[in-house]
Amino acid sequence: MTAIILDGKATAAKIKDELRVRVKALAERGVTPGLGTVLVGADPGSEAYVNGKHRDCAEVGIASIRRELPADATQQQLDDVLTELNADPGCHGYIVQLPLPGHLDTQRALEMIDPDKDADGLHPVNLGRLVLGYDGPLPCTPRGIVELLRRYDVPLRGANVALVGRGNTVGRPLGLLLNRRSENATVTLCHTGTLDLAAHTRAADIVIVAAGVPGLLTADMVTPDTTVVDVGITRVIGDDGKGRYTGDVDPEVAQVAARLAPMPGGVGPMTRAMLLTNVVERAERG
Ligand SMILES: Nc1nc2c(c(=O)[nH]1)N[C@@H](CN(C=O)c1ccc(C(=O)N[C@@H](CCC(=O)O)C(=O)O)cc1)CN2
Repeated sequence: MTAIILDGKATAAKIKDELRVRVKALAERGVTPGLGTVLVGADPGSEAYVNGKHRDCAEVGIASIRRELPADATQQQLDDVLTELNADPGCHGYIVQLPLPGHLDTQRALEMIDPDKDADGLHPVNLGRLVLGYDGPLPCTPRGIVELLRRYDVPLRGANVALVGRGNTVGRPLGLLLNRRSENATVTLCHTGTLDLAAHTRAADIVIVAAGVPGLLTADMVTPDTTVVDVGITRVIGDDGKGRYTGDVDPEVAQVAARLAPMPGGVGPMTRAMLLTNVVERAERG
């Protein structure tokens, strides 16, 4: 058996079509949503991701606001850019591209973002809102995963989910999203201290792997009923000496599992689509 592919690229394209309609409706009210990005340094991966975000904006009619600082920028220079974007009425939401160079304080930068302009949903106030069940921008990757499962009619209500990874950007917030009343899944949050990971993944209806460990989930750890979501994205050097990105799910899993959101083409495009969604929603709220 070969798993049905949960196609994040095609789903993100549909979401962008829907956003285009909402952006047109905003234009009739004289509002153009604006997304800001802050990039520090010239890491080629980060530059490519930021370029992708601005291409996405152009596709749906969102205005792009780009701020770039050199790799040796001071914390004060970064603070000044964040202060400026917080005050800019044309900027409905913005992100600081991560990772920042090592000499800069990431936590401080994320906390300087106005929580109402936090397009990534990673500000402590917004993560706190998620814990308490209040409205606020949701973190893009967790939101994208729930949206992808929903659009493929993968049942969440009553489902047992094994979530592998307890990071602040994916694992922890995703666990909170999945066990909200509206989703009503039962989540087991697995991590490096979990004793028998395979026992948890084999017992689950849905396995979501966000551990950053290439090939962590192997074919013997799933059943023909399992839905698998690969959130891993790790840069590795291949036998040819060239760098490439790899996920946390071994390719053989696709021969056993019922459904698979692969890397590439699964969660990544959905993350980008949810960033646009957060900005449009913020502009709609006025
Ligand atoms: N402020 C943020 N920084 C970073 C985030 C983030 O969400 N907010 N996530 C990553 C980088 N990232 C977006 O910024 C991102 C990474 C990968 C993809 C993606 O679509 N990947 C492709 C595969 C990779 C490829 O072929 O290039 C896929 O999964 O199909 C989107 C966004 C770190 N920093």
